[in-house]
Amino acid sequence: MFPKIANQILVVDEALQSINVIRQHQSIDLIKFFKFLSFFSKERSIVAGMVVFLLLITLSLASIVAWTSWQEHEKERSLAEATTSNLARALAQHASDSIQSTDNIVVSLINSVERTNKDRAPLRDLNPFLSQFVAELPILQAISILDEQGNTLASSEAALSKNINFNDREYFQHHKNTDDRKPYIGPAIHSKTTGELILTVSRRLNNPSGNFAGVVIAALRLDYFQYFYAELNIGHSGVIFVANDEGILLVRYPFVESALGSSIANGKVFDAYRNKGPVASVMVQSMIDQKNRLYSYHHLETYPLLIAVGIGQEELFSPWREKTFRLIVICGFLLILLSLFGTYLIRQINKRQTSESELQRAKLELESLNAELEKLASEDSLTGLCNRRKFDTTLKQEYVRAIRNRTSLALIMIDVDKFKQYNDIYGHPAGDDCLARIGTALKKMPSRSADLIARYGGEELIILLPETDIHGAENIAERARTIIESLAIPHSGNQPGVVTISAGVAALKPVLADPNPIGFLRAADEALYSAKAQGRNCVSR
Ligand SMILES: Nc1nc2c(ncn2[C@@H]2O[C@H](COP(=O)(O)OP(=O)(O)OP(=O)(O)O)[C@@H](O)[C@H]2O)c(=O)[nH]1
Repeated sequence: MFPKIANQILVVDEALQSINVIRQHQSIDLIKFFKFLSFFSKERSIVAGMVVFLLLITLSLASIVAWTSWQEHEKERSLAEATTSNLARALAQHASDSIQSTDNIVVSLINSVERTNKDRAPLRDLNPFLSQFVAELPILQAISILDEQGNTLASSEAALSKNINFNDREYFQHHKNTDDRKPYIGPAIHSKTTGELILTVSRRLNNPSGNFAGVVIAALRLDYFQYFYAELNIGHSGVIFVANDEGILLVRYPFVESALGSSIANGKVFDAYRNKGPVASVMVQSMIDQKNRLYSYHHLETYPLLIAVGIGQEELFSPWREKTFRLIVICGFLLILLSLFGTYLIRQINKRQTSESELQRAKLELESLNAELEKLASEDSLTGLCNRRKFDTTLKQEYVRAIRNRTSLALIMIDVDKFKQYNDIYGHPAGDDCLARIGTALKKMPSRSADLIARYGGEELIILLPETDIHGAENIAERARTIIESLAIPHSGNQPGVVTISAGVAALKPVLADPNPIGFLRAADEALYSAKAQGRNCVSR
């Protein structure tokens, strides 16, 4: 039992050594081959798919952020447009009402003076009434009636304006040189009596013949508008301005005195007014402080005035910027997480790919090792023929098959003649060599695929011939004998002078009643003995 196991271990060890040699030669090529294969492998395409997927997610997220952000931007803008536009409309109404209330007084004074004071004599009796108007209307700074020379006929501040001439005032020259009876709203000026900044609403006074007879002028407090506008929340960089149709700046909040009276007719707001009509919103740069603002303007229906409300662009979009920044940070964070996860997955796939390649390689190596082992386990190392174990297994299988198929099975038992003498004469290594040559020669002998030639033990060989009868077996045995004889291996101890073999042939159709091939083997062995007895170098049955 133990020697048998030791023998098997030796055989396996021998096989492993041979395979190691084969592996050393083959492993480099195998690695290259697997690397090449792995390039096209499923995992590689999964990794590529993953990278594309991550890129698509990144692009989609970026697009969503850009789109959402743009939508938010437009929403903020239209909300601001609506707010500033409403405010401009309300302020236009306020300005219109304020001017109309004073203009109504101016109109009634014109009517009254033209009807009752045809010689334009001083109207001192009117002074208290005019003062009362000023006292009752907070927007009014003063109200005066001037003659055609620019001197005061009556005034809410008669005492102050008594010796002052207003001939040089723009509104006075306007009415003096213009026939129409429309109201004139003049630019901001300093009052000659108090020095306050005022706006003027004035109308021409005619004598009965229709010639210029003077001016009725209402001075409006500029700070009335300033205070009113200061109450409104238009942000830190917001602006409200009022300009007349010539583009002359009348009021501006925040207050910039140097800007009052300047022309903004060439500015973008007036451009828009000329191109878009009396109500619109535009995002433009201010002519006064060069800041970008969203302006909504409204032109008064009853007076030649335009009111605009502007909100600073920076301030307007600052909540949007914060929101967008938050969105970008969140999406960026998500993308980083996604990339880390993706990288982790790709690494895992690569690891799996590497280990699968290793496994595949190990599997192939194992398969080739197993094939080698199987070959070694069934081969006789000296002759290269099948060994006894393989023969025994095959004999059993063929014996059963022959029973099942009711076919004939033949055996040729071969023994080298006078081999003891050969060893004695030429030495044991030469004997080994002789057996190896006999094995090689018999292996080359033409045969059917099912035939099996094995070393049965020592210098004994055996040939198993399925589906062969005794005549066929005899022929093959004879051919084997001839082949060995023709090798002409010198053997001085054998009578023909060369190495010869004797062969015993047996054939039968096995039956179920005798399932053991021992008798069959014995028959072949006996036939071999018979051949020996007949003088060797012959075939016997
Ligand atoms: N060199 C070598 N000799 C072997 C081997 N196996 C068996 N032998 C020898 O083969 C010889 C067989 O001798 P025998 O059985 O007496 O028969 P023989 O000398 O061939 O004489 P006959 O069979 O009667 O012709 C023995 O001396 C064995 O030692 C082997 O593997 N190598």
